[in-house]
Amino acid sequence: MAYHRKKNRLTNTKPDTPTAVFRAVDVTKVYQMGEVSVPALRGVSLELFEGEFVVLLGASGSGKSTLLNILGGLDVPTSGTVYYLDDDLTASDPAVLTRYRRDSVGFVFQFYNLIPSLTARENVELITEIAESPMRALDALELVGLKERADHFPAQLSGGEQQRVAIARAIAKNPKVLLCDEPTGALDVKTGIVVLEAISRINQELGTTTAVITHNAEIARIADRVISLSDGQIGDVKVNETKLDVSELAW
Ligand SMILES: Nc1ncnc2c1ncn2[C@@H]1O[C@H](COP(=O)(O)OP(=O)(O)OP(=O)(O)O)[C@@H](O)[C@H]1O
Repeated sequence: MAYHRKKNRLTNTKPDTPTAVFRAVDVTKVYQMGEVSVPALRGVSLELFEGEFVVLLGASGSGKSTLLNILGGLDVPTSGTVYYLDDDLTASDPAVLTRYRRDSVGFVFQFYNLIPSLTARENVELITEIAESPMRALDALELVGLKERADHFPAQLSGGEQQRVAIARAIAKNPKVLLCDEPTGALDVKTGIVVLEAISRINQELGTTTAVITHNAEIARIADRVISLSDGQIGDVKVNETKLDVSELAW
């Protein structure tokens, strides 16, 4: 598999069995809206492996955000089991889930959710102050190419730059996994590519297991694997034998 080969090229050693960072088994999610039941996931089983870059592809309403939120401990399934490494997230109490979200998961959303009255560096420091083994805020900003803008406020930054601050904030805690829900959804193509370059660099340089939600099939070409969701079920899982460099993307 592609993520395997990447590791091999770097270490020149025999392939070993990939570690599953996530294992979801027959996960369902039904939202109950009064009398109405809305099935969002209908028996999803998947594994995400250490260090890989996965794109979750699917039309609006196919269940992508619901799945990512469950993997990230923001939501719980109606039935089924989700393992993070050896831990059963679905059997964890709220305090354990809080610690899991705080220490192990970096989230990036479509809208950047920066605090307007804090500089880029201070927005990142909010996280480094509570994380267990963070990197320095300036180092996180450097990884996304914004070290020089550390003392600027969000209003002084473009949308793409604000999203890169949000990425720096997400990875400054040194999370094991980076979960991105439509990170380029609010951006034009050129800016979206710069944001994807930052995410891809983090995946490659830090080895952070990365999942990116999109409905844009072009973006799927930069992934190690593409998992397609349709109507709350996994349709197709494709390994990109030759994955595109982010700079080659156009849509
Ligand atoms: N909190 C909620 N309450 C009720 N229904 C919900 C809730 N969240 C999601 N749904 C429903 O679950 C289904 C899956 O939604 P979800 O947001 O996971 O899809 P998605 O693929 O991420 O869509 P999009 O690309 O539009 O964000 C949809 O029918 C949606 O209306």
